[in-house]
Amino acid sequence: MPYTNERRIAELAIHRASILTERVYNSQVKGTITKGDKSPVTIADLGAQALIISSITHAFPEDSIVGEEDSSHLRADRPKLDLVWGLVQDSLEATKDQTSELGDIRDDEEMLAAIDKGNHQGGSVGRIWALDPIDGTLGFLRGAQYAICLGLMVDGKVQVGALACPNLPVDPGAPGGKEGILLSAVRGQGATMKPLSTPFAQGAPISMSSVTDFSKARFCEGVEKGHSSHSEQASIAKSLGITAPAIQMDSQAKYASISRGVGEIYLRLPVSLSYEEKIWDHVAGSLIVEEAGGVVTDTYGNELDFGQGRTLKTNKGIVAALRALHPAVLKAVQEELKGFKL
Ligand SMILES: Nc1ncnc2c1ncn2[C@@H]1O[C@H](COP(=O)(O)O)[C@@H](OP(=O)(O)O)[C@H]1O
Ligand SMILES: [Mg+2]
Ligand SMILES: [Mg+2]
Ligand SMILES: [Mg+2]
Repeated sequence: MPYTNERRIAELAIHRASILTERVYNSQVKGTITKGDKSPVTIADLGAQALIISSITHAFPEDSIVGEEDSSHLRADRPKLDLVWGLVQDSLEATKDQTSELGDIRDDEEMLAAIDKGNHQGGSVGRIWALDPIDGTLGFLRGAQYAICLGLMVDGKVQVGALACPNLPVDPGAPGGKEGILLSAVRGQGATMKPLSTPFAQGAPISMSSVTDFSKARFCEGVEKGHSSHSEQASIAKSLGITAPAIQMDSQAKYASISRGVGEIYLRLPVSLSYEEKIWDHVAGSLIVEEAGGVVTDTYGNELDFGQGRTLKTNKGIVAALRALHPAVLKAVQEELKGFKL
C-alpha cells in the first residue's frame, strides 16, 4: 500500500515528541517565550519540533519540511537551550529502541539545525511535510487540549496525516479514563486511531458520526475568541436548528474529535479579513476528517489549497462537517457572512 512507511514514521515521530511535551506539560517549567506576533512558544514546542524533524530527515532525507517554529530564541538564550537539549536527550533515551528507524541527535548544534530545517517556504511541487509541534500552545499552557500534528503533501495535496492528542480520552464515553490518542490517515485508505501509549499497535478504523438531524447534531469550535468568531458560529448553529451547546477545545483535537464521532461539525469563522490560516494548523486534521467521512472546505466552499506556501492564502475560514451535512452548513455559513464581505 502506498505511504505505509510514511504513516508509520509519522506516528512514531509524533509519539516520540509526545514524551517530551507530556514531561513539560506535567512540570512547572514551561519556558514560555513571546514571539514577534505576540503568540507564545514554549520549550516543549521547540523540543518537539527538533525530535520530529530529525526523525523525518533520518527516514526521508530528500524531503522538505515546513515547521511552525525556528531556533532564534534558543540561540539567544543559553539556559533555555540547555533545558531543551536536556529534554530532547531524555526523549531520545526513552525511545532508543527506535534509533534505527528514527535516528539520533548528536549534540545541541545538530538539534538547532533540525529545528531550522522547518524553514521551507512550502509550495505545490514535490514532497513537503507540514509540522505543528504543539498546536494549541495556549491550551497546552492552560492545562487543556493540545495536539502534535504532522502531514505529508505531495505536489500540494495532502497524502498522509498524523495527530497525537495526549489529553483526549481514549474512550470518549469515559471522559475520566485513560488519556492520549494517536490518529492517522492516508488518502484513500481511511483513518485509524490507537492509544498514544501503544504507537506500534494496529490502529482501529474510525468514522464520523451518522447523525444527520441538526436537532441532534453538535458542533466544535476553538476556545480562543480571537481565533474564530464565536458569535457568528452561535448564530449559524441556531439557524441550522442545533440546540446542543458548542463543544469548545483548543487545537486540532477538534478535527480528531469529529473524526471519531464526537461532534458532527467544526466551524472556524475568520475574525479578521487579513489573517491567513497556517498550513500546519490544518494539513493533518483535514485529511483525517475527510478519510473518516467528512468534507472540509473554506467559507467560500473551496477546497483547502495547501500548495500556496506556508499559509492558506486563497482560503478564508474552515467549514468541516459530516458529508451529508456539509452543503446545508456551508449555506448557513454563507448567509451569516453576507455582511462580512467574503
Ligand atoms: N487570528 C487568528 N485566527 C485564526 N487562527 C489563529 C489566529 N491567531 C493564531 N491562530 C492559530 O490558531 C491556532 C490554535 O488554534 P485553536 O484556536 O483552534 O486552538 C494557533 O496554533 P498554535 O497554537 O500552534 O500557535 C495559531 O496558529
Ligand atoms: Mg504557535
Ligand atoms: Mg497551530
Ligand atoms: Mg504550534
